[in-house]
Amino acid sequence: MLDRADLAAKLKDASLLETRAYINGEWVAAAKTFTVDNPSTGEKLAEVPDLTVEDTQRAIDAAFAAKAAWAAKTGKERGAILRKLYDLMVANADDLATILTAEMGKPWAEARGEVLYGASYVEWFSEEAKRLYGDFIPGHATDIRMVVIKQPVGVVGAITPWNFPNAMLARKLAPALAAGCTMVARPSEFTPLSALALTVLIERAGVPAGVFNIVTGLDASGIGKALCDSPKVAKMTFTGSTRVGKILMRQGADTVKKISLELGGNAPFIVFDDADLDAAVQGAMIAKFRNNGQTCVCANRIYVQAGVYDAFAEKLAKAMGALTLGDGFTEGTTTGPLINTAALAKVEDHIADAVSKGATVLTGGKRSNLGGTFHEPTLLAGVTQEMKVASEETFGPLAPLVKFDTEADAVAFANDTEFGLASYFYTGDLKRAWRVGEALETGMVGINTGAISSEIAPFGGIKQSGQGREGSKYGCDDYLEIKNLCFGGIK
Ligand SMILES: NC(=O)c1ccc[n+]([C@@H]2O[C@H](COP(=O)([O-])OP(=O)(O)OC[C@H]3O[C@@H](n4cnc5c(N)ncnc54)[C@H](O)[C@@H]3O)[C@@H](O)[C@H]2O)c1
Ligand SMILES: O=C[C@H](O)CS(=O)(=O)O
Repeated sequence: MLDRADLAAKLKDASLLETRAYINGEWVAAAKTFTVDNPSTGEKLAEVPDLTVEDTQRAIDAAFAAKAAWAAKTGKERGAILRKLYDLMVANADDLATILTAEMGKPWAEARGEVLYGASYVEWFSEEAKRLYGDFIPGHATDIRMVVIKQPVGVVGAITPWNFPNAMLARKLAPALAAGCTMVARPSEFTPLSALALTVLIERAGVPAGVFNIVTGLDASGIGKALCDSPKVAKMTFTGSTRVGKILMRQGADTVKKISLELGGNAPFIVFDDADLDAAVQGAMIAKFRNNGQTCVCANRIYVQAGVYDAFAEKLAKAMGALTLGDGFTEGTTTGPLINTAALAKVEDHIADAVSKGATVLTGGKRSNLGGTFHEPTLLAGVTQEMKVASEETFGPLAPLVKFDTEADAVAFANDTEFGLASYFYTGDLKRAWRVGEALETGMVGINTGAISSEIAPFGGIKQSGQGREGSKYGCDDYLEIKNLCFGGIK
């Protein structure tokens, strides 16, 4: 069992279990709080400030006041502070992982992997901070010279989800601060402790007061609207559902807010009959069951060509048998609980809908005997495009198999969705790899791999999976304005 005292006792540095918000360089408590629970046990972990719209405005004012001095630092100076943050994240990875597992439920090793993944973005942008290059344009007249410079957009509002509570925030604050922006961040109410622990390290790294602010609160829509409405906030960056992303887009219109959106997914995973089936099964296990199926790039639909359908289904069912449900702190656990009862209900709804329309359960199919929000990893056969699981993001441990005949059918099925974040396919044919890679309507494509995410690569989607890219050499672009300086009279 794990409550707050148990959690603190697990930490090497108990001061990382911070339960206050952070505004203008000050830790902020509040009379009104909300509870953070351990999804594995249902136990209360902490009480965190339930801050208000007025508190959010204070944070916005602090970020606005701090932006000029932060932007005036050189990229090298900002990069050095981000590098210190990276070093602190790595040095405290065990504790950050423990806090993450406690509030989100993922197995500890996976949580530590997330912390190092988040840290990799901080490391990457500590380096990119020195490379915010512009251009020189030879004039269109003999006395004209032009220089294109890049300047930080200013104050950024950031809202993040619960499934990667460390990495999704790190993936935003790193490019924003590298570019010279300041930030007001609001983490998910389900997992604020990871963000607050990261904020402790942000303060220790020497980020000046006001540059990074974190507001915790249950009033997600009120805090979000305050950020969208404020003329002092130049840009929003959001990671979460497409539903909420659309709300923020609408709210930002009145101030023509720039907005980066990392939204929902519905990834197709295609296995052609010329694939290495063992590699495809390994890839499917990663793409489907990482974080218990609770990632935006999870394989949501698995399309298998008719000639290898039965063999692949048998191999995948066998591989799924190795998954071990349990508390994230228990040795050998590969799969934790779902984040809450609503997530559990969605998995059950998708299974029931598919079975009612003719699908069959090959393995799993019901809640785990562990109780709570644990669900058996489930494999369905005989799935069709008419079932909910083909068009809605399940966000859980459900692998639905759809049989297809031709490459054209597979591409048409895969693209038959308003989402466009990630897709995957396995083939041994190089020409097919190019044809299908170019035909799939997603921002990212895994070809003979189920693991596509890295700080060196642009992460993001098309269609209703979002806009903008995080990570990579493109990652600061969304936090910069391009300005042309046109010099006349140059003789
Ligand atoms: N594309 C990506 O990089 C990416 C990464 C992680 C998760 N996701 C997506 O996020 C979803 C799961 O995360 P979730 O359940 O936290 O999503 P969510 O959209 O319900 O919540 C995301 C964040 O928005 C806040 N929020 C909710 N309503 C709001 C409102 N009206 N105004 C402002 N903020 C509001 C929440 O409190 C949370 O902090 C899935 O759809 C998943 O695909 C996408
Ligand atoms: O689900 C959210 C993350 O973006 C998934 S990943 O770890 O970046 O692939």
